[in-house]
Amino acid sequence: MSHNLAQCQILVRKAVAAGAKALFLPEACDYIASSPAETVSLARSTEESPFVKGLQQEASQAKMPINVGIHEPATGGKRVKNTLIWIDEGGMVTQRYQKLHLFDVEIKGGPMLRESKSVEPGSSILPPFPTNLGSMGLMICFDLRFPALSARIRDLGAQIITYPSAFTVPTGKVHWETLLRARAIETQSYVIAAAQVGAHNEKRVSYGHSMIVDPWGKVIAEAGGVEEWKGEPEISVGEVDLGGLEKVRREMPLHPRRDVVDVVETDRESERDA
Ligand SMILES: O=C(O)CNC(=O)[C@H](CS)NC(=O)CCC(=O)C(=O)O
Repeated sequence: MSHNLAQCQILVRKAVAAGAKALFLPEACDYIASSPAETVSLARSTEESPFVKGLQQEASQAKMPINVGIHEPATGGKRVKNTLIWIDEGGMVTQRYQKLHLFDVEIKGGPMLRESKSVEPGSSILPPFPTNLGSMGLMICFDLRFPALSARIRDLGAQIITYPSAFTVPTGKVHWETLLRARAIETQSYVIAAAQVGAHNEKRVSYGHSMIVDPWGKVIAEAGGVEEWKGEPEISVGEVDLGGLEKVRREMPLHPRRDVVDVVETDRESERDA
């Protein structure tokens, strides 16, 4: 955890040097363990986490909000919460979102992961909240695959949606950019997705390619991927232009129909009878 804090502190330095207004760090920045038991044993509450405390100090010194994915103990002590916290420019933890969708997959020759063994899923969307960049909606990693969620958070007023991640390499190669751009295009929002990159342990490697996508679906910033990663933490910088966002929303209004009947059973029956 102290190594991970040091890596994040390098990113804070780079963000400050770049004149960034906020810093978005990936999912699970405090640690990625090699077993469910280790995941649970390393979890600390934010009050007792040297990792979180360190970043709170950085945020208040730099007067720059930091968004970071961490683990927190779940009640009962048998599992953790995969959470995303917002540390404001005063160093206070002001928002917290608990990952709703857990990554339980068994792909032959690909990732075999059972996140639910060690993680307790959240049960609610965090309503978007105002920040110095705009109205912020927090989501995490695998949540990216559920467009109903991003549609809902957009509906609740989000202008920016975050997907801090630790994507696997095989799924990242084919799905990552497409999913991020789709969520940005559908919601006409900025998508900010900070991603872990490189090897965590002998079992896990992450895809990388942190991205910022604008509300038109253009990738406006991208960091390196696992292919070229040399071990140096990297930031990528992009500008949030809310005027541009409003223009996209005004020029192509997307009003979901709310009056549509889901399935008309009677029609099906009449088809069958015909
Ligand atoms: O394990 C931890 O401590 C932190 N959590 C993660 O890295 C999570 C669960 S294993 N990773 C993902 O959700 C990847 C999703 C993905 O790769 C996809 O949707 O294709």
